[in-house]
Formats: sequence, C-alpha cells, structure tokens
Amino acid sequence: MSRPEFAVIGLGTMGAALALNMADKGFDVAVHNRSAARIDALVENAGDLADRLTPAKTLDDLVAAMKGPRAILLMVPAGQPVDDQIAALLPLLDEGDLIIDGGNSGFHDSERRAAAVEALGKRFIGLGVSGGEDGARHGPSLMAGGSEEAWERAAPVLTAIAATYEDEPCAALLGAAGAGHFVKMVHNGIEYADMQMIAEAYGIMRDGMGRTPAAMSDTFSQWNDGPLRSYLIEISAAVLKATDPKTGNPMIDMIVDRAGQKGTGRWTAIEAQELGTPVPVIDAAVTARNVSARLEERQRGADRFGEPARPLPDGAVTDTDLESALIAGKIVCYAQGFAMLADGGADNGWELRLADVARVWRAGCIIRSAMLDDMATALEQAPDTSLLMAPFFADLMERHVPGLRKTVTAANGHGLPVPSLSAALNWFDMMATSRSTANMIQGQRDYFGAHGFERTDEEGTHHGPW
Ligand SMILES: NC(=O)C1=CN([C@@H]2O[C@H](COP(=O)(O)OP(=O)(O)OC[C@H]3O[C@@H](n4cnc5c(N)ncnc54)[C@H](OP(=O)(O)O)[C@@H]3O)[C@@H](O)[C@H]2O)C=CC1
Ligand SMILES: O=C(CO)[C@H](O)[C@H](O)COP(=O)(O)O
Repeated sequence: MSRPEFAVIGLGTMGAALALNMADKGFDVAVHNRSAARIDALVENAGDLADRLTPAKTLDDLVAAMKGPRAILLMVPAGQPVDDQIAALLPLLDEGDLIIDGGNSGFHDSERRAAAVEALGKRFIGLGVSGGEDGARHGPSLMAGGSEEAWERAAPVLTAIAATYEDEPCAALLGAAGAGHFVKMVHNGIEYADMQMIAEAYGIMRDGMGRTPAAMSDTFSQWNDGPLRSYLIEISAAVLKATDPKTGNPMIDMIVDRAGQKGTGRWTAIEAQELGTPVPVIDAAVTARNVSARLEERQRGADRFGEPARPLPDGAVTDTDLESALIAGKIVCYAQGFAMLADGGADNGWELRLADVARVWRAGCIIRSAMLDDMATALEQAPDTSLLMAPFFADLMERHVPGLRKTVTAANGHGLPVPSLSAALNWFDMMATSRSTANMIQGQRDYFGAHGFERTDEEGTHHGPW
C-alpha cells in the first residue's frame, strides 16, 4: 500500500461508509476519529478493504502518514466541531493541502471557512453529500463549492465514489465555496417537502380511507412504477410493509408521530425569506415538523375539540387523484427549490447552472426521482424560466392539478391536514392569477402609514382619499 493522499476524519455513519467507498474504488485512505473505538471498528470490519485503510489515532499521525498534496474530508457534525477540526488541522498542513467539509454545514460558514483557509495558502471545498449511509457506501450525490484548483485536486476521488446516472458521475463543482452547501440546503428543503406530501397522502389513505399499512405499501409500490418513481416513494412502500419484530404489529404503527430535524429544512425556509423567494411547500413542511413535535399540545387540542370526523365518502378521492396530487405537488416543490437556487446563485455571485444541479441529483441522493432527468433537460433549454412554465412540466401540471385540487378540497372538508399539498395548490393558483388581491394590502398600507401605491391608470406614487 502506498502512502494515502486522501483521508477521512469522523467515522460515524457517513464518514465510515465514504472511507470504505473510497477504498472500494482503489484509493488508499487514512482514517481518524475522535474516539479511537470507531477507528478500530472500521478497520476490523473492512474485510479485504482493510489493506487500503491507514488508521491514525491522532491528527499528527494522520497528517504524517499522508503524501502531499493532502485532501482531508471532514464528516463531523456541522457547527463548532467543523471549526475545531479545521483549527486543529491547519497548523499541521502544508501549502496546497485541501480540507473538504462534507457535513451539512451552513453555506455562510463555508464561505467564511474557505476565506480563512485560503488566506493561509491551503484549499477548501464545502461539499454537500446526499444519499444516507447506503449512498455514502455505494454512490452518493456530491455537490461541491470551491475553486477550480481545489476541485481538480478532489475530483478524481469524488467522481469515482459518486453515484452515476447513465455513466455520468453525480458529482460536480457548482460554484464558489458556499455554493455546494447552499445547493445541499435547498436539496434538504425539497426533501422535507417531498416527505411531507408523501406523509399527507399516507394520512388521507390511513384516516380518510381506512387503509391498512400493507394496502398502502402496495399503492406506493404501484406509484413507484409511474411518474412518481423516486427513492422516497420506494422507501415509503418499504416502511409501510415492515413488521415490528417485538410486537408483530406494522412497524409504522409503533413509531411516535414526532418528526426530528437537524436544521437544514429550517435554514432553507429562513434563507428563502431572506432572498424573497416564495417556497411555501417547504415552509409548510418545516412547520408541520414543528407542529408534530408538540405532542402534548396536540393531545390537549384533540381532547378539547374532538378529533375531526375524518372518513371520506366513497370516491371522494381516488388513488388516481392522490397520485396526481403528489405529481403536481412534486413539480411545484421542485419549481420552488430551483427558483431559490437561481435567486441564491444571483445573490451570492455564483454562476449556478440549474441543469447541472438537476443532473447531480438524478442518482445517489435522497430526492432522486424519475422526473429529474426531464428537469435537467428543461433547465438546460430554458435556464431562466420557472420549471412550472417548461412545456413538459406545464403539460403535466395541466393534467394533474385537478387531482391535487380534488384531494386538497376533500381533505380540508374532512379535517385531514394537508399543509404542503394545500400550499402547492395555493401557490399554483396564485402564480396563475393576473389580478391578485395585493391591491388591498397596498390600500391598507397607504391608509395607516401613507406608504403610497401605484395606480392602474397612471405612473408614479399615489395616495388614497382617506
Ligand atoms: N446521516 C445522514 O444521512 C447524513 C449526514 N450528513 C451530515 O454528515 C455529517 C456526519 O453525519 P453522520 O455520519 O450521520 O453523524 P454520526 O453522528 O454518525 O457521526 C458523527 C462523527 O463525528 C464525530 N464527532 C462528533 N462530534 C465531534 C467533535 N466535536 N469533534 C470531532 N469529531 C466529532 C463523531 O465521533 P465520536 O465517535 O468520537 O463521537 C462521529 O465519528 C453531519 O454534518 C451530517 O449532518 C450528510 C448527509 C447525510
Ligand atoms: O442530509 C441528510 C439527508 O439528505 C440527512 O439525513 C439529514 O440529517 C436529514 O435532515 P433531518 O435530520 O433534518 O431530517
């Protein structure tokens, strides 16, 4: 084994899997973790790949074991741990060495870290990684932000370990330092929205149609053979099919209905507000997770007001309507996500190519879906146009909005909460409205604050007769 040029620090779920993926692709990798037990466990369980791993108990040992120019991937929790690792590494590294932060870091932090690291003659990449443990082990989607030089150094390894879509690696340099983590943040916002809409369809089937988990699993599996084909639909079918080994009950029925979150969805919603980009489907999904966490408050609400009468009349919503709702909702949430990428790219001075982002998301990542290849084509043809207006997706919307409308109307009428699907429908209706109601807002603002308004028949700023 030759001295490794590549290293992974942080051998938790993602770091260990990425190190094995690199070893599998023929790269020698130095590995280090804060607690030594994980280093030993990785090497002991690596089988034939152990020969390619160089365990290092300290950062000094890690750096000394490597050949320059070094490339070191950090896979530790976002925030202070990343700053601490960078601070500990910098004095040990040589000019030209590269630090890659592969965690879910905030993109503002990546911009700051890149500037600090590069000022010392070293290089930095902020790398969005998606695909969970299995993706990390067998092919993740990788969204890089950094300089061309830094990318050239990292690309041979990153493109080798990435997922492929028709032989094209799902790994790309998308812009300067913060761009990779910005794109990953928006990816996670879309992930939240897609998951929430799927959960809403599950809720309609469970509480509105009285379906069993096994029956719902079959429905999701059928949808996975059509336009909705995607990783999230596939795993939803699998989750619904699983049996709890302890009780023999459907696993889904034993899971507490309180959704966790590590923050990237919330960041997307906050950043979208900063940019002024409407992403209501994502906002609603973040809110729904926050509401889910208020278990006791929800229980008090149910006790005080009674659970709504939820069963839907026969035929009120069909499986085809539900499928349509998810298709239209998915297009809307991607349209909002790509609009945010366009606005964020412009605001930060990155030349974010939306088609490249769609291509990188086609395989390996959590939001991979059959629609992404068509999105890449649409965004290549008309990069400055909303995905909603791309002929292929506009046609799909025309076909599927009636099912979305029927689903949302029936659900709202029977106390079945569908916040993200409703947000998708409301956004679609607002975006197809030439005369909105914002004239009333302007009238109110002028009335109480003399803020002025534009008139429909004259140029300039005007005031009302109040
Ligand atoms: N899990 C997932 O699906 C995905 C996770 N990510 C991101 O990747 C990063 C790693 O996630 P994941 O592998 O799931 O996390 P894990 O919790 O499985 O592992 C975290 C690793 O970081 C180390 N660590 C924790 N705190 C510190 C610290 N203060 N200093 C140094 N090392 C520390 C841990 O070491 P020790 O053993 O000593 O505790 C452990 O090796 C996170 O930013 C996460 O958001 C990105 C995409 C997907
Ligand atoms: O980045 C990821 C997937 O793409 C991570 O799994 C992330 O933790 C998911 O977000 P959350 O924990 O907030 O649900």
